[in-house]
Amino acid sequence: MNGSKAPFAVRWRDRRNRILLDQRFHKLAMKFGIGRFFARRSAQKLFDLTAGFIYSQVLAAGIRAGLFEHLAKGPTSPAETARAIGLPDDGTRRLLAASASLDLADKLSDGRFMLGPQGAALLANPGIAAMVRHHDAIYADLADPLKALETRGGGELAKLWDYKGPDQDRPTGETERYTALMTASQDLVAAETLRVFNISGYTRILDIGGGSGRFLTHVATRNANAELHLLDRKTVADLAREALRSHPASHRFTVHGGNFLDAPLPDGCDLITLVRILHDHDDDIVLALLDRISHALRPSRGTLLISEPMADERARSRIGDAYFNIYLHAMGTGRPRTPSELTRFLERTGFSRIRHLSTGMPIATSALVAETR
Ligand SMILES: CC(C)=CCC/C(C)=C/CC/C(C)=C/C=C/C(C)=C/C=C/C=C(C)/C=C/C=C(C)/C=C/C=C(C)/C=C/CC(C)(C)O
Ligand SMILES: C[S@@+](CC[C@H](N)C(=O)[O-])C[C@H]1O[C@@H](n2cnc3c(N)ncnc32)[C@H](O)[C@@H]1O
Repeated sequence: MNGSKAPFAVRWRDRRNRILLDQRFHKLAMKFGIGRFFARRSAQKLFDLTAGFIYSQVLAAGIRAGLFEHLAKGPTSPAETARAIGLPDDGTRRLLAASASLDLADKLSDGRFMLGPQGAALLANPGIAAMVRHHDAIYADLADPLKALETRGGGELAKLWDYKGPDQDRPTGETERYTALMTASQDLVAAETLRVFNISGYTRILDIGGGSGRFLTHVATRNANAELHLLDRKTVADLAREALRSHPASHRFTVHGGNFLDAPLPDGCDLITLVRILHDHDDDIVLALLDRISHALRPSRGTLLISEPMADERARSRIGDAYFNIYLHAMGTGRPRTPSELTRFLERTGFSRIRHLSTGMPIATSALVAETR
């Protein structure tokens, strides 16, 4: 590298890497307390990347066996646990020790185990267990990671998200499965979105790709008067009608079935929401959809709210740049976008006053708001 011409940001990284690559530096660092501290930290981080797939499977095993619900009842011995979760003694002891090392369980001094802090967070957010269970599909797709990067879609995950199926309106087990998964994981997304975006003043709201309507039920509790419309594929719209029928505000919901690229959008809406929608689609579809929304909102000078996990401008978001980037590749459609990419798409389709609302939980979602001119 031509060090003198490179910008400072490149020069210092180059210098850092040369030091870190030098075995003599490693030996020197281990001679001092502070050096050992940083070396240990760096080794632990690299080890977590190396062993992460085993951690994930420990979590998956605990969820499938019902381990965390059992631990939540109070201190329990490995033998009691083995009986409760139906695994052999040895397997149970290993699962308990592994879970304790990952803070999913706590080991007491008398050898018994209790629920750990991460186990408690897991039980408090039931959507996470649903996500972990469905990881079977992507786990299979990533068994050969290079093959997964060479091909786009075509594996197990693409079968679940059958957006491109030959007959969009045919009921399939997959639409039911993915809608249940989205319903189970919606609460954290809705809580963060509606914490940073004040939805109370709108009168006619349309949630495009609204799934079973879970997001709109959260909207209903924060906005007592608005008419609430949902548009999704016909098969999903049927599931939404069923789910919303018994809701206390059922008279305020209207469900529309159809493809968001050609179905009529209800007119007169002052707010349209896209929750976990755009990242599922390639650029041509995103632009076509934003263009339709922009036209639909223009007469009432309406607002568009986009809520989904996003990529980071410097590729530092593990949920956007690692998880969803690879996930959506395996799924065969879409990609996570940065707020500035989405902003450019919004400007091209006639939106202005675009604002990025920072949520406290980017792993759940990020949000962008835009207005029609
Ligand atoms: C009590 C003492 C001693 C101290 C207290 C200290 C303190 C204040 C602690 C805080 C406790 C607390 C409130 C913890 C909260 C923890 C939370 C909220 C954890 C949340 C974790 C969320 C996770 C792990 C989310 C994972 C999400 C995933 C994997 C999402 C996957 C989504 C997919 C696959 C979506 C697919 C849709 C598609 C196709 C992309 O469109
Ligand atoms: C990832 S899910 C998100 C569901 C919901 N908004 C949520 O966050 O829980 C995407 C939704 O978009 C719907 N969808 C995908 N392509 C669509 C299309 N062309 N027309 C209408 N809906 C579509 C799917 O059926 C699904 O319900």
